[in-house]
Amino acid sequence: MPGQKNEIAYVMDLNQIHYHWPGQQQPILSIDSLQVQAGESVFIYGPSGCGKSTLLSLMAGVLVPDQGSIHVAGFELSSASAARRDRFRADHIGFVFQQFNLLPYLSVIDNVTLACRFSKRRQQRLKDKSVTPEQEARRLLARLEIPEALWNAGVNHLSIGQQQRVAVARAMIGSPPVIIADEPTSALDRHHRDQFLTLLTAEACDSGTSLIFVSHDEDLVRHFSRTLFLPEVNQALC
Ligand SMILES: Nc1ncnc2c1ncn2[C@@H]1O[C@H](COP(=O)(O)OP(=O)(O)OP(=O)(O)O)[C@@H](O)[C@H]1O
Repeated sequence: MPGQKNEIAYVMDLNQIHYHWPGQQQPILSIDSLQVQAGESVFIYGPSGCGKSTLLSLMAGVLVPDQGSIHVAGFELSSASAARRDRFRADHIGFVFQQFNLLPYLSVIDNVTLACRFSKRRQQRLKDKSVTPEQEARRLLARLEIPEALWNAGVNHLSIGQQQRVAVARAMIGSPPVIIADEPTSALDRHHRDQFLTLLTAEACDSGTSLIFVSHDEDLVRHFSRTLFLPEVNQALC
C-alpha cells in the first residue's frame, strides 16, 4: 500500500522535521528524530511558545512539515493529501484539545459515539469485540467516573473536569493506536488534575493505546513512562 512502511516499529516516527509558520523567517521546530513506541505514555513539556501545540498538530496531520517525514502507525502522514490525513486522523488518532471541542447540542453519550460515526475503522474495531458504540461509550464513561445520571444530559450541564473526561472517552472510543492530548489539565486544580491523569493513563494502558501528552507543567512528569523536554529535542531556537 502506498505510504505504508514494511515494518511497523513505532506508533509515531518523526525524522528530520522542519516547520516554520507562514510569514516567519525562522523555523519553530527542527527535530532530527523522535519516536514513540506502541503502548508508551510520553510527556512532552517545555515553556510557553516553544512549539508544543505545533508539534502535536504535525503529529496529527493537521499541519504538514516543510521537510522530513512523519509516520503514524506505519502510515506516512506527512506526504498524504489533506483529505487522506483527515480520514487517517478520524480512524487512528484520538485528539484531546485544550478546549475539548464537545458539541453543546448533543448529549454526553452522543458526543462520545460521534467519533465512531465518522470512522468505519473505529466501528469495525468495536464489532470485532462484539461491542456496540453505545455499550463502549457507557463503559468508558463509567471508567472515567462520569455519573450515569449525566450520560443523557447536554454537555453544558457538566463541570469542566467532567467535560474533559467526556473528551477523553470520545478520543478513545474504537481504540485508536494513539491519543494526543494538548494541555487538557490547565483549568483543573491539583487534585482533579491528578485524578484525571490517573484515569487517562490507566485506560490508555489497559487498551494498549499510546499516549502523547503536552504541557508546560513539569509537575505532571510522574504520570508518564517517558518524558521529553521539547527545547532539548528541538534544534530550532525557542
Ligand atoms: N496559527 C499560527 N500562526 C502563526 N504562528 C503561530 C501560530 N500558532 C503558533 N504560532 C507560533 O508558533 C510559536 C509556538 O506556538 P505553540 O502554540 O506551538 O507553542 P506552545 O509551546 O504550545 O505554547 P503554549 O504552552 O503557550 O500553548 C508561537 O510563539 C507563535 O509564534
